[in-house]
Amino acid sequence: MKITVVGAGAVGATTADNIARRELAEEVVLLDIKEGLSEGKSLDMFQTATLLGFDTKLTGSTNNYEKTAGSDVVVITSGLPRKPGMTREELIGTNANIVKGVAQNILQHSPDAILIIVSNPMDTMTYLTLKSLGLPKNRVIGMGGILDSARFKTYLSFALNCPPNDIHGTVIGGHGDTTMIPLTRLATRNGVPVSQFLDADTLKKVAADTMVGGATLTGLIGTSAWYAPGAATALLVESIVRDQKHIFPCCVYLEGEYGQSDICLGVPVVIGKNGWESIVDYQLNEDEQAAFNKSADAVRNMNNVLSTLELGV
Ligand SMILES: NC(=O)C1=CN([C@@H]2O[C@H](COP(=O)(O)OP(=O)(O)OC[C@H]3O[C@@H](n4cnc5c(N)ncnc54)[C@H](O)[C@@H]3O)[C@@H](O)[C@H]2O)C=CC1
Ligand SMILES: O=C([O-])CC(=O)C(=O)O
Repeated sequence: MKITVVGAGAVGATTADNIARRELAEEVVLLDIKEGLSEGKSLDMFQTATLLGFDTKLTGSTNNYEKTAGSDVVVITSGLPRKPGMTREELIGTNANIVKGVAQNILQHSPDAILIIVSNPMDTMTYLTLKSLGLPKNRVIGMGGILDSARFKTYLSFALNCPPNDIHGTVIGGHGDTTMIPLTRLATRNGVPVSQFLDADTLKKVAADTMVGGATLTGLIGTSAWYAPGAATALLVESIVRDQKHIFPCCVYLEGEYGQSDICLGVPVVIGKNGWESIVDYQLNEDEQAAFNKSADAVRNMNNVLSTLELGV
């Protein structure tokens, strides 16, 4: 198994690190346009192999896509992160060109790869990748919902004063401050609905904190987060390369599912060796479906911006 991570910045390097530590592949290639960055970070990470006990080979590449040839899975994290006060959507002008160019280069050398899109605004970058490359829909997956769900579970664990791993919870919809939908109705603490422990106001606050989870961290750190984004991306990679069939909320192309078409948006999907393999119907209630439709409207508006950027989409 060979995995490439494009973008050796905070998220890309953390993703590669997690993949190597868990030996999800024989080789991880880290590629960046900044001279020496990926070579340096790969070497640094590989020097932890004997300390941490893994054998995955790490290779750096300054924009040489030949080194990525034959990758089974490719993670795209290249592009600008936001600064405090910005939305993810403001990154579209710069990141759309980067993501499209990177994805084209990748496909030339790894025509059968499954692509995971992380760069923001992620829902629109996933749509752009799918539409501009014309790949089978199951091979293009946007990562956002796994991270948002991890944050949801973290905030629920704070409110419940219980271990986060006792909690199940899912966030669907867009990966944006106003487009995420934390599904509080379906969240449980060891199988018991969280509403049996928490009042409606507390649950509302948990959902609101989750939605701005990325913005909160950006405000604290000065740039956006990487530990949880890298861990979430590696978990997605693991379910593909080990064919685990986990159900994860991921951004995928909808053709009528959840009442939406011609859009990439976060829904629960089964993830295995073929990429996303099927969409799971959570049977949303009226309010949840209304929120999903609103989220889709906002993401569609962002997708429409692509046509003004002369990207051929
Ligand atoms: N979907 C999600 O859940 C998350 C998405 N993100 C997004 O991921 C992206 C990366 O974030 P960070 O790693 O924090 O940023 P960063 O600035 O640390 O790293 C980005 C890297 O991309 C590289 N790059 C730029 N253009 C490139 C090109 N054409 N080819 C190869 N490499 C190129 C840069 O040189 C830089 O090293 C941002 O767009 C951020 O908003 C971040 C966290 C979570
Ligand atoms: O907040 C950001 O801009 C980066 C991101 O997508 C996240 O951490 O959720």
